[in-house]
Amino acid sequence: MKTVLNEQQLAITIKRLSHQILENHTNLENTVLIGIQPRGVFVSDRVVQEIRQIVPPGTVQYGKLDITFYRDDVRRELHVPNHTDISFSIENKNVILIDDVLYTGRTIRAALDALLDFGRPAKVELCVLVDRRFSRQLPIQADYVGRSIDSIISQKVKVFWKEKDGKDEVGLLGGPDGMY
Ligand SMILES: O=P(O)(O)OC[C@H]1O[C@H](OP(=O)(O)OP(=O)(O)O)[C@H](O)[C@@H]1O
Ligand SMILES: O=c1cc[nH]c(=O)[nH]1
Repeated sequence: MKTVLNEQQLAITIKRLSHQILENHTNLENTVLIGIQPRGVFVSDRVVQEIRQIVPPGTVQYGKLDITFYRDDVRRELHVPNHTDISFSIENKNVILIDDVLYTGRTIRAALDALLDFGRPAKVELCVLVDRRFSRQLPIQADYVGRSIDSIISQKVKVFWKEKDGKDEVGLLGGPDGMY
């Protein structure tokens, strides 16, 4: 496995993303942060933790969105659903969707669809830890990017989290002739 971000780089990247979000959303009153289940939530938990250290208590509106039933392959493949936890309306709000990896863009397409159940947002932005650029199958791009990488179809970005995997690291697996 080739390391894309080590523990220290991952921590700095999360901090930067959090600050970039705050830079564009100084008043969080009309902004909500939503992590995409399951793996985007590890990123959003850390981003929200970081932002909460900076802003007054009670100002961050944070939810978690499961996109399982909105996937375009829901009838073709078996998927285990997760929980959606959004206890507020997103009507006229600025929504910041947060995920770990942006690859084909299909997860985000599904998330945009799933979001509509909670209102009509004023604007939706996307924050991702890793952008596998040039891999998109839909016209979807991120507004906040931790690290952009070039990769090929046989590779996979794997994000490890201390609370789940015992370490913080982003790695790139696979490649030509078992390169990594
Ligand atoms: O841009 P996309 O091609 O949708 O890929 C990005 C998604 O893939 C991962 O989920 P998962 O491992 O569940 O991937 P899957 O959607 O390919 O099953 C990851 O956590 C992102 O949510
Ligand atoms: O490389 C990839 C592509 C999709 N999802 C991941 O988690 N990694």
